[in-house]
Amino acid sequence: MTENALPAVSNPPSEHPAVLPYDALLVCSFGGPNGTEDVIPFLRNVTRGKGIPEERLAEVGEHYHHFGGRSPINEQNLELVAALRAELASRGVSLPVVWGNRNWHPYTVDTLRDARAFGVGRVLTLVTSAYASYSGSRQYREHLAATVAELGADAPQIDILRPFFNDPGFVAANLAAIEEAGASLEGGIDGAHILYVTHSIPDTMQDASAVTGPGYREQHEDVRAAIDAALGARLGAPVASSLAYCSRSGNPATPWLEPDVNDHIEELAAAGVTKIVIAPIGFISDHMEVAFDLDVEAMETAGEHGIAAARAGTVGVRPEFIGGLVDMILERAARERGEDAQAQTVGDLGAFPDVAPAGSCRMRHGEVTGIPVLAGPHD
Ligand SMILES: CC1=C(CCC(=O)O)c2cc3nc(cc4[nH]c(cc5[nH]c(cc1n2)c(C)c5CCC(=O)O)c(CCC(=O)O)c4C)C(CCC(=O)O)=C3C
Ligand SMILES: [Fe+2]
Repeated sequence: MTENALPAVSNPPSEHPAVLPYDALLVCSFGGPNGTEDVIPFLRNVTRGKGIPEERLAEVGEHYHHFGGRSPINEQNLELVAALRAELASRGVSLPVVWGNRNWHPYTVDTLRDARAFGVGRVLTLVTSAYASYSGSRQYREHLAATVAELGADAPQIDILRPFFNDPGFVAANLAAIEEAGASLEGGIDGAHILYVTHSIPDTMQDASAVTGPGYREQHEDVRAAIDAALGARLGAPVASSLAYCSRSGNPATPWLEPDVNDHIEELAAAGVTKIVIAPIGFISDHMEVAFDLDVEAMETAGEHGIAAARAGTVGVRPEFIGGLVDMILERAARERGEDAQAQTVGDLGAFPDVAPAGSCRMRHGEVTGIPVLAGPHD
């Protein structure tokens, strides 16, 4: 069994004034298989009740088997945890950082049970999705509510950091990664089309994400505009760019956000584009969607159409990103203490609220499932 290969980590709770009232930070992520025998049980966890066709499961299983049945996401989350600890420590802040997943070991429930045994009473949670939609936001809030219910009297009190897509550090880290990738192209970034990419979601999920605030697509468009403006200012000329989507699944008859990245690369080639930077702004690390759907498939599509392509790195543990997250943590803690701490953002949309509004980020607009959530009203 590989399930204990990456155990949850615990430290004694915090007593540092800068992070009070929090005792610990929970990094709550998606999870991924650690070996061949994990792949199918993991995929069953992810797709339970989702109506994903068997063929799609087999296909995605193959993507994992292509990498020895091991998703890169677990090591990446361990690196994220280590980087957050190092940044907190370098600022003289002591805040234990623990890690738990929604779909695979270490499960959030095990991590929190462990943390509670070490005396952790109140936890701030960083959900590893930058953008708000059902998949990146409410589904985690449902997961955390279910975890609290399972722990019963042993549950810590849990708060959740707002979506961080427009955090200055996240945007700066993406900008730096795009500039690096651009520099690797012949003739540099000059004249390159910036192809921003994110995970596709069903149109119904997009619509539901846009009910109480800017939707999933609009959040990405805001990041795109902010990066384009910064790049354009550096280059002294406007930047050509677009937003495309990868990794659609579900029933092929169900509409999802388009254009698909591969179709869009073909369109760009037909329009005469000869070099692109593929910028995966929708993902924080090079997990399976990036490693397969972009590095294998999209790069192949570009090659077939005579386009020179460089894939920008994900934000990973870039210092701008980690620094921005720690700023967000300290800012939230200060707000919880009743201090007047202003949320820092770039772009036009402003900070999302600390507590999600009623009805936000449902799977489908108007569908009230009655599934309990944390950090927001149940409906
Ligand atoms: C918006 C979004 C993010 C946010 C970006 C982020 O958080 O980073 C994200 C992240 C991830 N999604 C991941 C994996 C999967 N997602 C699936 C299915 C789905 N994703 C969806 C959306 C998203 N997904 C949706 C609407 C579905 C359809 C079913 C459903 O409504 O849930 C399936 C089932 C098979 C398939 O249908 O593809 C798998 C295996 C992994 C782990 C990767 C690894 O192991 O390295 C990560 C980080
Ligand atoms: Fe996904």
